[in-house]
Amino acid sequence: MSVALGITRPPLVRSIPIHHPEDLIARLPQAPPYAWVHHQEGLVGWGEAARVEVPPGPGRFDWARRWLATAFGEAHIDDDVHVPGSGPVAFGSFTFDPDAPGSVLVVPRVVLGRRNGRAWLTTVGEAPIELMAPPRSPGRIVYGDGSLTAPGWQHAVARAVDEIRSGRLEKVVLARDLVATAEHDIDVRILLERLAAAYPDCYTFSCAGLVGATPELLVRHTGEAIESLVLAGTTYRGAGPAEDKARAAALFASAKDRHEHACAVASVREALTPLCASLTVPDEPELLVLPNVQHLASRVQGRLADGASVLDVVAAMHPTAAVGGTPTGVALEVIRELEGMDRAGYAGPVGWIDARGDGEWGIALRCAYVEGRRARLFAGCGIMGGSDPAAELAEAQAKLRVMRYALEG
Ligand SMILES: C=C(O[C@H]1C=CC=C(C(=O)O)[C@@H]1O)C(=O)O
Repeated sequence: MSVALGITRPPLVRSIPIHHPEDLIARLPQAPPYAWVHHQEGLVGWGEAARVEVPPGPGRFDWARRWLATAFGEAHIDDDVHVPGSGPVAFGSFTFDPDAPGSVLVVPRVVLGRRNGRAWLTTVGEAPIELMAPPRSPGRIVYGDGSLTAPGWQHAVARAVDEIRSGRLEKVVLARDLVATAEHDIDVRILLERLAAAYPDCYTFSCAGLVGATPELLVRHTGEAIESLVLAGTTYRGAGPAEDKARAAALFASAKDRHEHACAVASVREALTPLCASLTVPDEPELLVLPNVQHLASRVQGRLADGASVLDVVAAMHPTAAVGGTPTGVALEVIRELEGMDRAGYAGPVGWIDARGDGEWGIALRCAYVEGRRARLFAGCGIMGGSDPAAELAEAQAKLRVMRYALEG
């Protein structure tokens, strides 16, 4: 299940301070990349010291925690840096649906990190020699429907609206996929470069073929402090500042969007309350302005009551109503009935964890699975009783623009 290639046992993990790498992503060699980058800081990694497929099922986060305890516990750690993300780290991506296969944890052989202006290099065993060939553009991109056509997806949205109006549930998030085929093999590094440059406020990530730039921080865990940025409720960017402002005002005034946002915040509050000694949830959302859309956003902060790791917090939170719905169990049934696709890692937790239990995990949004010349793009929308299928389709298209830009430049 777990492989460790060319590493002597027990592995020696060494973290040393280094001069600033100007740009973390530009330092990635030609190897499947691991990345978590926000405003030029974060972690990038390559090579695989250990990798495991997490078995599906309700106990998957516990299983992952035990695997990590063994993987980190057997290492000799020589860490001269002592910050969250130094020492051994694992990158991970969990599927949205607990019963779907495809969740994975990877301990890269090399990690470059940068936090608050300090930079470091972590190696597991001897660092492999890697090719530094620059990435090349994937060339022309052709798009095709994924599991549902655009009219088919609008029909699914209309059925979800009926279910909500019938009282079966309050909110459900429905997603669709789009398939892109490129002229040449897609080098993930070029997508990461474009995403990090165009969406610096988002978390640019890459883990086991899942690549994207998500604005939604599921949880950042630093010692006892945790933080989450809850997003739900969306409008477009205007043609200029005046239109931007008008659209934002309409978003704040929209009962449908406020209700959609409140469901997401309530789900996070409910998940975090049992874990926290203190928790601050704002009464009113703020506005998050991105290059393609604007969101209602709530920054939730807390202090953990006892030594829960970031993965314990992820386990308690997933799936929030920003990607599932309210109530969660019924929303998951409706998603399975109406979407007609496997979300795989889309809308699942993606991020990293270190040996202290610190880490940062996002909800994998504005992302795609990339393999060879093919990419499968995803986007979803919160559906409420007042949703208009055509407007939801337009919102999903706006969200898809992130990965279309990453592919097309
Ligand atoms: C499900 C997605 O976005 C979520 C996050 C922010 C706003 C959302 C919305 O307004 O529908 C969604 O809840 C997606 O981007 O695929």
